[in-house]
Amino acid sequence: MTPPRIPQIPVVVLAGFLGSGKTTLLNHLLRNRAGTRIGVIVNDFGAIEIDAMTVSGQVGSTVSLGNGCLCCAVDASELDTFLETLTRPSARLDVIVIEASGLAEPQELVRMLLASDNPHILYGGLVEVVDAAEFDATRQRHPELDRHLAVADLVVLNKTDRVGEAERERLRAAVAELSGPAAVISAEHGRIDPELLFDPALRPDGEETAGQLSFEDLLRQEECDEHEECDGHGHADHLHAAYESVDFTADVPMDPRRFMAFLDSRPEGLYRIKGFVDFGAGDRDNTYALHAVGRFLRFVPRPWARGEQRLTQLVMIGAGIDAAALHEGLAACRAEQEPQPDAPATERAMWGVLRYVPEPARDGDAAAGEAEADVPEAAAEA
Ligand SMILES: Nc1nc2c(ncn2[C@@H]2O[C@H](COP(=O)(O)OP(=O)(O)OP(=O)(O)O)[C@@H](O)[C@H]2O)c(=O)[nH]1
Repeated sequence: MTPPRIPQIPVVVLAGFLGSGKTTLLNHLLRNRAGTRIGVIVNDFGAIEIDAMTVSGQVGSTVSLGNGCLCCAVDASELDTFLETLTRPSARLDVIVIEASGLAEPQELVRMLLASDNPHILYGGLVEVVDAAEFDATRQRHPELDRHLAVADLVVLNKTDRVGEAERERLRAAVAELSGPAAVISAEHGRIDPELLFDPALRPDGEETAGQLSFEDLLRQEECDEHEECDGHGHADHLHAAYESVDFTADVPMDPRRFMAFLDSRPEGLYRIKGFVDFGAGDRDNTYALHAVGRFLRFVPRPWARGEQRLTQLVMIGAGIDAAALHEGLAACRAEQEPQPDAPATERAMWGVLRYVPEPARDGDAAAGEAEADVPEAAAEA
């Protein structure tokens, strides 16, 4: 098969009721982006700390920040236009964050993104920010909070500095129950690890070296964080404490059927999976980049480079995940040493994977089926 060549930019939706801390979290991301160029779509610039970042240009309602980030103030009707502007290769953005306040319900926004015919965007997850101190009161005033939590991929229980330890635990449990399989992390002043939302930028042109982390660096960095003895990565302030990350490497191909069964039954709290999968006889020509956020799943094949070592490398990030069980589950996905002699059976086994491969060139019917596959279960039910 021909892999798609169009680069796709993850679009993260940031939602939460009035005053929950969305803008604070956004400012934190803009300050701790480690070279990643972020496009931000907000309703108004007011609270974004643009002053602290030197504005290098403003055209209409778009502000370009000196640090390579772009900021747009839009209303819902303009969203598509701005997404188009922000996803132009010339903008060279790595991730787009949309602050959902004032727009339609977050699930509407998620639907719009999933249904968008902009081939440059990739849904990057719905993050719901919750004010810990106001949780019960907000729920009473806005019963729809339950629905928002049910479709979220990541819930940030913010302002935990304003509640005691016991109350924090009670809230975590209450939020976790409402948000089902989404990961719940606690935060103060929106200080979450940016890697929960986007990968560090990989810039081929030597620009912004601070952001140039290779996959190996990423694995190494996570090891450092576990041992807390390496610094210099800008991750010193215990951001990782709220979740764990587990890595997996195999030099034996993954059996596509077993691997998909593993993904289908991925445990609650496993918020992100990223990496590359070798499906061996399932597709000898390509390695498959895997991107999972919450219940959203996508594979993007790319041809193996000449002489490239054929490996499966995955990083899994979540809250309360069982590393040993994940390793065991993945180890059981290894294909038999001998390639299956039955070619049609091997091809059929790949169908489950190909369902999650974006194919802009696909014909109408098939594309509709693919759009369905993209919809996270909870959003589809909502
Ligand atoms: N104590 C405490 N205050 C916080 C925390 N996070 C944000 N705040 C404060 O809460 C207020 C609201 O935060 P914002 O980030 O503006 O919230 P928002 O969700 O963007 O608000 P709207 O745009 O009005 O919906 C601000 O005064 C923040 O400084 C936190 O973790 N702890």
